[in-house]
Amino acid sequence: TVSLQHGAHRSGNRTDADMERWRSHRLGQFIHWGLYAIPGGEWNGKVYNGAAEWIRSWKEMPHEAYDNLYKQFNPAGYNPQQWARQAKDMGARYMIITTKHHDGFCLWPSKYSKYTVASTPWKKDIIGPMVEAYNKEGIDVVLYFSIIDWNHPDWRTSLKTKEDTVAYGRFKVFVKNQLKELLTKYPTVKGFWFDGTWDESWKTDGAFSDELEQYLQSLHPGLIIGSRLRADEKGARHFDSNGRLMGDYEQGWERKLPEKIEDVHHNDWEGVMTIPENQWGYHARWTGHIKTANELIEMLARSASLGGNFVINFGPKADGTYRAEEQQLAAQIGQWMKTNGAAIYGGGYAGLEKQDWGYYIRKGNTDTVYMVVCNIPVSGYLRVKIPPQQSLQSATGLESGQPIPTTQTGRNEYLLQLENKKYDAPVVIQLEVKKGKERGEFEKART
Ligand SMILES: COc1ccc([C@H]2[C@H](O)[C@H](O)[C@H](C)N2C)cc1
Repeated sequence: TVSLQHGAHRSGNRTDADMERWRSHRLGQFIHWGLYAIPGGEWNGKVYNGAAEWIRSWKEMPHEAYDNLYKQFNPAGYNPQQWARQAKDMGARYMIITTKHHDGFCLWPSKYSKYTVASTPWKKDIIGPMVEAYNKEGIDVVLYFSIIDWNHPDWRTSLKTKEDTVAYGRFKVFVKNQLKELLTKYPTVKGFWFDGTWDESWKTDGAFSDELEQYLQSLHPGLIIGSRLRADEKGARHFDSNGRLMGDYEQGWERKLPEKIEDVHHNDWEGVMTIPENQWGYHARWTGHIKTANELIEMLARSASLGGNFVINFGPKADGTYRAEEQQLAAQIGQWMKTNGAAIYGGGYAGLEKQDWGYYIRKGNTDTVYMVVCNIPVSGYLRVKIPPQQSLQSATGLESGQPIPTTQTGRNEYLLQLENKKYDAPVVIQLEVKKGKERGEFEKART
């Protein structure tokens, strides 16, 4: 190992109440909302093929045109109570909101910048009412904050000259001031979701990002900050130069999910997912594959089965309303969560051998293990293998409440028989798996 001043300061998962709460959420909602929703991926009759929130970087979008969009920001349909209600109905336990994306536009009236909602026809704070509405629905809020700030004259992607270094020094003070301002104005928030930390300017100042993280924790003990904020003094990100995770959870899973527990090394982690292939902000024309509720539910089950949170992204329109596809998906997912949420909330890695039919999720440290069956076998039989020294005590349909016909086919192997019917969503079975030699009821039948 190399000796590091600004690498990971802790190994192993946090076990404090704030982290336990975050870990139990399992399902979150991401909201990307800002000036980019006004063009919505189109400009001058041309369609931008990139991610809508990056339209400012498109050669067909003059910077001056983008930077004046704030004069049109006036979301008459913005109703944070409605947004919070929809998130509640979806079953989201936390929400991540873009306070400032790479364009530098602030959805709160920051006193450190002119480029905020205060300068728009809307004038009012967007973030405050949103945090209040979500908290009222019992949903925690995490603030997304981009370090990259295309609007700020002192931001630099790299430091080539003395002037760059002096300017970027001012920029880091600005960043620290804005983050303190956000924690002061919105003290109920539970964490920061940092983005835009891949620039040389940031990567080469591991000391600053380390001090910043400690500063924020001192202002707001228990704050949850993922691995995307920091770099160590050698420029390593997410994992320091000794391969140890920096931050409270692995935050690298963006539009992709781990396959097996080794991929996440039993760390806390979070996957963030777009509904289309790659759009975070509102894009008027979604192209490519739009994920269905069942696909998103399977991703959620996979995430919980590997001890991670799954966050589904929404991109509200410029007027503050949601597109129909997003409203429908939120309702469909919520429908499933109403019946099956017990298998997801507070769930984690079960330690059973993965089978083709789907995912095991253990409820905390209990004997309760849920099966989320996503691949219904033509045979109707679900194979369950229990670790040695453990035994299957019962198998019950979560929705039906009925016992699942089960036969033991080996020392620690069972076949569960699914009812022969059409399933139009993943089906959940609740297992009670006992540790120790105690023989389960199925074994008695056998001898
Ligand atoms: C260069 O590739 C990128 C850079 C930033 C992103 C941003 C998206 O705009 C969105 O905010 C996502 C969470 N973030 C990683 C995505 C891809």
